[in-house]
Amino acid sequence: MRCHPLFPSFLSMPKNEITLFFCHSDAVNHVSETSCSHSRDENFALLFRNVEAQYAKKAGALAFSYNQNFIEDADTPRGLGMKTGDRIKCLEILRLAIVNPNSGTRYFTVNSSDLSLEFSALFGAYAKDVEMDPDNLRFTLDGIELASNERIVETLRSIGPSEEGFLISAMPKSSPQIEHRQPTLRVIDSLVPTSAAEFTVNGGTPEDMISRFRLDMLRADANWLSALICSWPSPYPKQDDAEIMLNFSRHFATWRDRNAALWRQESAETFLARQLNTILSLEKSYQDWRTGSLASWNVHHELSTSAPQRTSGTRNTTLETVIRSNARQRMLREAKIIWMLGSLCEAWKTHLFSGMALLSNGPGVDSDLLIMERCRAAFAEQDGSATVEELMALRQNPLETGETSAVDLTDLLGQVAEDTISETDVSLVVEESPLKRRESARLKRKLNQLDEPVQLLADSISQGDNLEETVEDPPQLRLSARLKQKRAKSDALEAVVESLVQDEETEHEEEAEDVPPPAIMALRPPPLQTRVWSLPARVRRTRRDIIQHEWNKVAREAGAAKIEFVNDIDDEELPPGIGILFPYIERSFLFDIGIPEPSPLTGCSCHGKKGCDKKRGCSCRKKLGCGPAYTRVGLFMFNTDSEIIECNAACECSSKCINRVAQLPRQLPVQIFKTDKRGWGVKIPVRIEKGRVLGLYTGLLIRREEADKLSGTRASYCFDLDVNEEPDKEPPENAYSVDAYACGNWTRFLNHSCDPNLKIISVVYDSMPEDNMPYPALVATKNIPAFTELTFDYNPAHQTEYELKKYREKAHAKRSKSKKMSRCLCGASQCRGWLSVVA
Ligand SMILES: C[S@@+](CC[C@H](N)C(=O)[O-])C[C@H]1O[C@@H](n2cnc3c(N)ncnc32)[C@H](O)[C@@H]1O
Repeated sequence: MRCHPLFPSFLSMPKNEITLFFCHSDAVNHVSETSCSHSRDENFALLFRNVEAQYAKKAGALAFSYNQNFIEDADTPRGLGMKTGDRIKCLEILRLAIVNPNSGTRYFTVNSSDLSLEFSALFGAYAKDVEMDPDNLRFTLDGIELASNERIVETLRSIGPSEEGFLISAMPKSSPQIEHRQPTLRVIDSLVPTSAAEFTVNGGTPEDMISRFRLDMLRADANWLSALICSWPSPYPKQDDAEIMLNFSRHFATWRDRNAALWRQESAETFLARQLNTILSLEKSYQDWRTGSLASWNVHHELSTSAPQRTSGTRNTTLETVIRSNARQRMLREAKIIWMLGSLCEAWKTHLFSGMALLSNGPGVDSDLLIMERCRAAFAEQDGSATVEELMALRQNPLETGETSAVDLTDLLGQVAEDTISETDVSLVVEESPLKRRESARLKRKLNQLDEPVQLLADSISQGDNLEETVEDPPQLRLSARLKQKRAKSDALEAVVESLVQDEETEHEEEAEDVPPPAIMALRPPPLQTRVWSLPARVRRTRRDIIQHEWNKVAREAGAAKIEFVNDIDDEELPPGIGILFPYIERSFLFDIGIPEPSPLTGCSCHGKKGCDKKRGCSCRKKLGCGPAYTRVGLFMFNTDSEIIECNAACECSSKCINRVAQLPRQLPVQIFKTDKRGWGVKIPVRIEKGRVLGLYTGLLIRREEADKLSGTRASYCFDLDVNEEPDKEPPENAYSVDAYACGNWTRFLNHSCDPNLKIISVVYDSMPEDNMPYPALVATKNIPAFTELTFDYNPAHQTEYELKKYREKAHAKRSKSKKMSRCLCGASQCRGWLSVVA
């Protein structure tokens, strides 16, 4: 294992003492010998954070304490004269989390000075905590099974560094291990059950059934849906619905983040195969589970309704009635899960059939949002009044019920799906097979509205709607006669049959007409359905082309200039997390569930040519409290730090009013380019004048309390709208943040610099200032040559030493916040060394 040169032998060193060398090096970034000898608190704090981060990378986390020659409190070493060669004591703490989808997560810390500590102690503590027998559990870390007689510290150090600590998964010994590796079709194939007998869930108690169902899910591959199901807490502990929702979203987000990288590595055909297989398996499993569950529910229902009822004031509640009533509650909860699973299956089928899966990196964050919405809506709507049977009925016959019970994913995704289909002229051709596909009436309607090429898709997939039908044989792969007819008719649709592996050399028109190309044949697992992608001849669009096209379409509609992805560094096509499921929003917010509508606007009544040009007359200007914020040519004058109140839709002034700048469409084209060390960044291919407003930081508007819960990568895309907040006061109740992780625009790629060329100003024009929903607008603080990377200071408050010190103290007090610091690689001569993602 490589160690930082500053601490060459730490990891092999049993003693917890290190010699500190003050030097200007990477490890003690910008803490020089001279500055340290001043013994100022902030120097030490910075030094230790630097050192801590270095260690955190190697060994989980590290807390320091000085030896007795120094001071006890590590973070406030006032008046000390530390010098080169001094020794400090350090304490390495290994952080561990044991995750069991059925029993939640437990956190442990291990003091690494105890080298003899064995995993048995840890497993014992975990098992006791979750009331399980450790002998029935298998513990794995990074796919490696941990033996209980292995030593913890030694093993963890040998397994490698972890910035976040170590995540151990605990699984029942009987369940197969989920492989965290690139799946091959062969692997998927072998995981797909071949006979209905493999999914036997009839009979048994509800608990038996759900545990078997979970097992089936695991067998059906480590797909996100199985994780989703497994992430539901076990019904045994008493939990309220809000708690379940919280757990669900946390598990799901964690799981999705962990797997996003894996999905990105998958080739399109593997991804598609994986998804199709899983959907088929899940559907089968779902049908069996549903049938069994309904039967079991009926039994319970009869029993519980025939049982003596609890009468208030009397003590005739028997243990039996309590058990029955609990069983009923559990069944209701499980029914909700099933209901959602069914909906998710349908949503996924829609993705797949419309070709979006081929383009996406995975379920995608907007899917998450929709899932969250659906789940919240489901819980809100049921309100304890729906019975299991009613829930089941909703799923049983969507044609009759119209699926009115919750937000319809298909509907919400429909717009995107439609665009994708029409843009790429996808023709999906599936022969009518023994497989009776269940598709929602909504999907059918949506597809029926589509153009002729897509009509083929609708025709081919909307056969049968009987929920009671079970999946039988896999569909056969071959082109339909309809496609042949269509091809014969139309030169324009003389499409190249794109094999899923896109192997141009092996494509032969003849072969493609009758059988899939050899590459597909070799890779294809039997249960897969055929899809043939027809693109105009000789047009081969990359994922980057497609996303760029989609984004430009949205930008164009908003009147904004072009967006381009450029990568001269490596072969990464697109920034991580960006796919067809990432909604590009040029200049507005998406509102999280529960965020109130902005108040109705009031406007000025300026008329005439000059209108709001006059300082006095304009009521919007009055609110601004200073002179005009912009010059006549729309450049920001840097004359205020307050919110800028622009004229709005309720104003009587013209759209050319001088007090309307940030609200205008972006005029300059942007390039999202790959930087050498800081991921993707932004530049503009033309010179920018000082004061030019370049665009708005957009994304999902979430409550501050939600934003504070975010961590890791996700937090780094979150921007606090805190213009009205007092620095040291708690944020007001209606404090919001913009989360640009799931959706947003080009500004989400702006990197931080300690010497930035942009700054953020807050602008209001479609909400009232008291709504606290200003738009963060990016303004050039200097003249910027063309093709210069655009940056802003993520933490402008830290620009003064005083503010930085205050921040550090606050960060120390709030450990959770201090975790959100990372090394700054801006390269500015006055670089502060650290970058906080809490903007
Ligand atoms: C809002 S994103 C900026 C876009 C990002 N580079 C990307 O590829 O998506 C913020 C993240 O970019 C990286 N980043 C931005 N500025 C940086 C800097 N000066 N030094 C190091 N990393 C930086 C960090 O990973 C940070 O969490």
